[in-house]
Amino acid sequence: MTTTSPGYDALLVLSFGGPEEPAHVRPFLENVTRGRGVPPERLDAVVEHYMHFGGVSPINALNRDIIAAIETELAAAGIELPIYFGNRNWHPMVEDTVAQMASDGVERALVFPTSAWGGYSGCRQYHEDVARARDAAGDGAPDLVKIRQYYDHPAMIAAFADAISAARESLPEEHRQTARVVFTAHSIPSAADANAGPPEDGGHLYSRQVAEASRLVAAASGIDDFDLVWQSRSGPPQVPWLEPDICDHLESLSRDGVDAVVVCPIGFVSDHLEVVWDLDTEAKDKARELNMAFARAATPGTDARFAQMVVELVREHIAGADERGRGTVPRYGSTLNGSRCAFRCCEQPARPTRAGAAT
Ligand SMILES: CC1=C(CCC(=O)O)c2cc3nc(cc4[nH]c(cc5[nH]c(cc1n2)c(C)c5CCC(=O)O)c(CCC(=O)O)c4C)C(CCC(=O)O)=C3C
Ligand SMILES: [Fe+2]
Repeated sequence: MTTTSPGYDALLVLSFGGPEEPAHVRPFLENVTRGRGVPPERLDAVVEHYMHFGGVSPINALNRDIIAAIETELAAAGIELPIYFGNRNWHPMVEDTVAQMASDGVERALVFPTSAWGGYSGCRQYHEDVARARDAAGDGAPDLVKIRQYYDHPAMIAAFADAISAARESLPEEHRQTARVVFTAHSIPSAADANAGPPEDGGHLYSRQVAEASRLVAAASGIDDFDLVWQSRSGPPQVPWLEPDICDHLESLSRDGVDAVVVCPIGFVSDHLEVVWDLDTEAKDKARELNMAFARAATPGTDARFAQMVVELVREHIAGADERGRGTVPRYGSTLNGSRCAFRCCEQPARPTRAGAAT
């Protein structure tokens, strides 16, 4: 599956995108949710979340920091590879970036996606972005080889484990030993999770990779008891998504007598809006209401090991370096020009309309 031929002349960092001023919030959200059956009430609520931060998502700035760190690590490794930045949902749009790459004479580039995961939202949709951007660029579009899923990369696992220790240290002394570790990732519709990955693997690739990453981080932190929960659910209420939700889970932990938590956002590479709002605001408020001590572990994007991981992933392609990772769940995601990982990989289930009928 992995392409090992050398001869790449650029690296494209491909991400989700986010608004950088209040006037961008609505149009950004319309891009994200086009054709996805997200109810208008949910969109109005999400607009408010962005407005709490002045209409600015931290995600683009964080990605620019990640790019600067990758540039440093590439230089240290003696690899000459200019970096381009493009997004699915907001400027710089990947279509514009790939057109720029073509006019700069880039013929073949690697693509680093800011999602570590398999599944439609975490993998296949990034393949679709690659294909759409190449189509838009027309003749002369570069060949684009996407980097694989990296959910279990030891550098990222180590960064998360250290972040849990640091978060634990930030708690009042009496809670440091006993705080319950709770991993959290973005919820997705249960039907999308059932279809995640190649069908012959039995599906559920996303939730299996998230569970495996949590297990690896817990093992690296010397923890044998932890929970995995989900956050930021969207879509119509009658559609099942992965559960439990983090705030419901804090309530049930409280009923069981837990009075301190360390929350680790295992599903996210950086502190974008779903971390700073759904965790640092909503979940933290819930914990306060329950009289529970709360600490949130840092995301790995700003850790130097994250950029070192990207260089290792690049070296898999330009130098035939071995894949590192101790996860037992398979990794896919490296294909040419947006082709799928496998036949019928991550098929999208029919989306319910707001009237409740499937389309
Ligand atoms: C698995 C997954 C990841 C992790 C993988 C990856 O990183 O790619 C992720 C990341 C992100 N999700 C983000 C933002 C949003 N996600 C939404 C909606 C949705 N996410 C979904 C899944 C995921 N999302 C799904 C199944 C939907 C329902 C609509 C649909 O079927 O597509 C909506 C619409 C409003 C709402 O309903 O919340 C917004 C605004 C941001 C940027 C935050 C910022 O601006 O800082 C980031 C990094
Ligand atoms: Fe999302």
